[in-house]
Amino acid sequence: MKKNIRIIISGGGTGGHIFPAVSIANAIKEQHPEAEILFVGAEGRMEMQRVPAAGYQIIGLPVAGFDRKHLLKNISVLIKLMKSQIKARRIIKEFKPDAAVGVGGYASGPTLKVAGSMGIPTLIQEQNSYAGVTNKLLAKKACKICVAYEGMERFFDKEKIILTGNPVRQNLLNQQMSREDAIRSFNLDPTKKTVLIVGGSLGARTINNCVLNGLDQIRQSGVQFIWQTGKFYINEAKEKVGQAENYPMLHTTDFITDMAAAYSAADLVISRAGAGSISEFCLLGKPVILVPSPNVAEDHQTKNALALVAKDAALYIKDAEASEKLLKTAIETVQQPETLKKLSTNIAKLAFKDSANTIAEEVWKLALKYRENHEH
Ligand SMILES: CC(=O)N[C@H]1[C@@H](OP(=O)(O)OP(=O)(O)OC[C@H]2O[C@@H](n3ccc(=O)[nH]c3=O)[C@H](O)[C@@H]2O)O[C@H](CO)[C@@H](O)[C@@H]1O
Repeated sequence: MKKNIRIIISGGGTGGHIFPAVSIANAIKEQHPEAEILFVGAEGRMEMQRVPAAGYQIIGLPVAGFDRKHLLKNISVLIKLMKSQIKARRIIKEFKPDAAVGVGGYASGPTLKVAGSMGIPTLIQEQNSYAGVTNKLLAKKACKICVAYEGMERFFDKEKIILTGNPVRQNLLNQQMSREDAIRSFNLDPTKKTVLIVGGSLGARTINNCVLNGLDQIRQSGVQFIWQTGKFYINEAKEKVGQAENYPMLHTTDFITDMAAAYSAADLVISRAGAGSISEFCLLGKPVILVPSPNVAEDHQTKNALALVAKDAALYIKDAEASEKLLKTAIETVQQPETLKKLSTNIAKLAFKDSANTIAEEVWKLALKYRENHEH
């Protein structure tokens, strides 16, 4: 009997890598329900929780990132990398994938390297306008490289590049809940203007400090807020905000599982400029104030943000100026319907539709070709 096609998807570390991976898996399953998919992540990282929650099996590698400040610590990182390669080889031998997909993040390094060396076709997906280190290393062996920005030939072989945009979780696009119901699901008032504050999948200190230092401003604004702090900042936030009754206009949480509801509720979003978040704002036409993180490789979030600002599709506040300007700008903007409409129309024009399906089709082509040439 012929065995089903099997695909490994590897990577993670942050939501920006995990959610595109889940969305590619969903698209493969939708197109080919018989496909078997296995995720390979990094032990202890966010994917070990989020991927099973999305309904997929995941195996963790003992991989860690290089410490650029304390070089001696990297000896243990190297040992972990070797162990991860051995484990990845075992996983691949047992699962026998027909193709492997890498979405960036620690685990995709050893997994795709081993897959490539065993002759299994690989596809990588680069979310940002600046290529990550892992993806640059994996690019040489990769068959296809799916990107979300133009000009990526400066990192990758032009022949391999496909401009697909970033895949977005399907449930965000098929959201049925009304704005009113969505706002009620956060225990807020549907008659009030609502601002969603997100700091990427892990939260953002600068944005959180703006909220903590602006609690009086928030109380007096007449506007309400859904605030995602990230898991590292939630205790401090809860302590300062106290009981929910103290600030009925502020819904505070460490992580929002139902982002579809959060986007439906929001008249305006305040956010870091991670590539995945930006793709969501484009697809949903969300007016947004971007505060790029200055702590990422090559300042790529500023580049992500400026690409939108150049098209009048987002407002932009520098991290260093956020404490002074952010809340004031948000409270003013959310009460200006014309500005919101203009931002929404302009950002929607930048959306890439169908990214996950396009990538899934490419993965499938690679897998079928491999299967034709190899009987398991
Ligand atoms: C600090 C850091 O290294 N950030 C990088 C990371 O961002 P990060 O992991 O923050 O990723 P993105 O902004 O790209 O995406 C965040 C994702 O998390 C989801 N979400 C967010 C908050 C929440 O409470 N619930 C939830 O589900 C969003 O809907 C989105 O799908 O990967 C991105 C994509 O490679 C990069 O562009 C970012 O620079």
